[in-house]
Amino acid sequence: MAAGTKRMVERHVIVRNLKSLEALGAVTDICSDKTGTLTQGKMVVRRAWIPAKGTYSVGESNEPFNPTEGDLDFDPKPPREINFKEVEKEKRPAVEYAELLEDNSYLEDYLNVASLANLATVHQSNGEWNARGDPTEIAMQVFASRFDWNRKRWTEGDNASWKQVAEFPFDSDVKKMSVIFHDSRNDQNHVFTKGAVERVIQSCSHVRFSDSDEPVEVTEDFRNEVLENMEALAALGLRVLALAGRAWDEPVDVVEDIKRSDVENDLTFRGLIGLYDPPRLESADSVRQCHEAGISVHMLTGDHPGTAQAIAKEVGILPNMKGVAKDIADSMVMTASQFDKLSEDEIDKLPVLPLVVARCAPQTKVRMIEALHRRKCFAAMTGDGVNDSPSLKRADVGIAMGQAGSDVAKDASDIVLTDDNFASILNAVEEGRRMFDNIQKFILHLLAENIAQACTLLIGLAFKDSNSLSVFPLAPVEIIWVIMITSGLPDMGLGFERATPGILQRPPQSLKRGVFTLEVLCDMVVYGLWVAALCLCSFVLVVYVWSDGIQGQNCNESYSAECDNVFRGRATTFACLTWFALFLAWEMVDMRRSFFRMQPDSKKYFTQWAIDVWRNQFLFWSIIAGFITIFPTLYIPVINTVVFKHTGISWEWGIVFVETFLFFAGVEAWKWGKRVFFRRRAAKMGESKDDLEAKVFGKYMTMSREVTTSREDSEKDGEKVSQ
Ligand SMILES: Nc1ncnc2c1ncn2[C@@H]1O[C@H](COP(=O)(O)OP(=O)(O)OP(=O)(O)O)[C@@H](O)[C@H]1O
Ligand code: NA
Repeated sequence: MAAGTKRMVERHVIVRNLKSLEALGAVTDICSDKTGTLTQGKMVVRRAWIPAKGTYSVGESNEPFNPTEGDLDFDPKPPREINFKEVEKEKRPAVEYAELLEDNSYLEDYLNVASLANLATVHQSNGEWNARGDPTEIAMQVFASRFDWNRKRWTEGDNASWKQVAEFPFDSDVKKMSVIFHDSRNDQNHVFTKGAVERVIQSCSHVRFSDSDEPVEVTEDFRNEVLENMEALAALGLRVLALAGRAWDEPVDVVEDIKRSDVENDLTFRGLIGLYDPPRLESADSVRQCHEAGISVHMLTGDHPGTAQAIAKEVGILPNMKGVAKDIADSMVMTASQFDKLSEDEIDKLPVLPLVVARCAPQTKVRMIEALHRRKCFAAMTGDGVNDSPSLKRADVGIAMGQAGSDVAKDASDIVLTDDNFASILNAVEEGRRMFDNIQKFILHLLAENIAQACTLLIGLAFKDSNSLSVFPLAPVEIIWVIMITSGLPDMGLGFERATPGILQRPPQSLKRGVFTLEVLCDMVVYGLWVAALCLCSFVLVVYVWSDGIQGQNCNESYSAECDNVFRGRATTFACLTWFALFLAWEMVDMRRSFFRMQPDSKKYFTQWAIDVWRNQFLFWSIIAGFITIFPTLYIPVINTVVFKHTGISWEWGIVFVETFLFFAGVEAWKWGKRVFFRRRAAKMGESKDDLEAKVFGKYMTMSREVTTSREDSEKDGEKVSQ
């Protein structure tokens, strides 16, 4: 286990709780957050909308922090009227920043919020652009810097015109952040607020249009217009924030006396900003691998449903929704407020749990875990925030982020991802399954050996001398030797086996069932009986067939000339048992594939087994050791006859060789039978690689046609899920 933990560190996983590795192998559902885990967490501003002006678009750039990279494009239309797909193809000439700022107080107001309601710093040192702070805020600071509106320019140096008076920090419940700034040029204070659009728009009472200088009152129509524009941006996968501000005439002498609710009230709407946080390159592939491994992936995010849905589609958590009926889409994507409104009973009655939950609060994550538990699922949950710890503790495997995560979250977690990357979860799952597998192989090998010995001894009671006393085919010291030396070390060696190919292409293990699956039980009996049969056979051949039966007395106790054939028979049985125990360990490396073809994709048809055998050095040398130590026990005088109650053999080795061949043939035949059985069963259930999407999302598709009516009722309540 310790060796496994070290290798895990190389694969970006710190295991804090060893027991969780076992649980990881059994995980059926992963609930992941979005920002930084499925996505890169490096945001860039793509669009900005100012109602009086229109939509600004920033072109792609390879340097997210560099405000001089990426062209700017301006379109007087609002986002909801722009067909972004077509515009992208058109390629208009870029516009100049300075030109846009000329005589444009709207843009200035907007940039003040973007730059000052913002704690991030963006600066250039040695030609490199660096940034510090929250990714959302960094992106906005970079955007402001494009217009030379960097916070530094206004707040630092001798003639700094803006000075911060108060700050109301971001909070994932309020989903807003506000500051009060003093403008020394006219000795006036200003409030700047940014945050989730639904929240900020509720705090806005005014907006400025191009036809008048004075702000006009916000109407319900305008609020809807803002929401439509937000949705147009969110559909592009952008995180959308609203910017707002106003003059602040109340006193600011005692900052503690200023009420947040007063500040974030009666604001003038300045515009929207759309930030893109590209999915990690590995995410889509990892999600597909999870699906192959029979693991469902859910995304629980604080973001808006439109944004969440667009990103979920990009990484494959949601199928391509083209042509998917609305009720199906609704069952896949929910908002936290919808989910939290359902009682536990109602959640349990949902045919399936949602794949995406947007606008998530920490409590929503806990309810999701509990809903999964009630469905007998095994859930892993990621989290980074301080208030994620309840859900991390509740999950079967709590996963914290090493870089972006808070210490509280790490303390509550079972494993920590040092690279914050969703893909690393798969490494942990693979390790969990590998450990489970190896324990299973270890136990199977041990118990099959025990069955073999027990049967050999029990059936061997039938061998009797002339006094009708049983003559044992195996002596006590021989048995202890096989248990402790020849199979003990290889048993341990099996613990070091690497993951078998395809370990992530099969369904999760069931921890309730444990290692004793039906397959293991059958294997155990079959291998045990086969070894016992061969061992008994060798004894019979030596003592009865090629010799004249049991003539001596007391052959269990001491060597005599009459007992010589019994002693040789025992030696042969012992040699067989030892060799089979050793070779069985190699056969156990893969429980289904042939020992001679454990790498299905290998082109080395005749030598691959040797490579496989050499890879696990501990197992290799313990088997060699078992092989070699048999000779001293057979041929050193006194040790052989007095201690082991057997004697050196010669032609009897022929029996051992032939039976070894039969042993392999038998085990290989059984494995082949198993492969045929499982292949037939898979074919019967219609499993194949191509219909992965149907397998994963099929239940959503079929389900929702059945319950269409009941969901339509709930929709009349005005609860719209996504758009
Ligand atoms: N620094 C900020 N200032 C103001 N509002 C913010 C800030 N950061 C985020 N928001 C708003 O709050 C919402 C939720 O953000 P939050 O940080 O809680 O989600 P998240 O945890 O980053 O999402 P995920 O769960 O995908 O990681 C965002 O969609 C955005 O509207
Ligand atoms: Na988060």
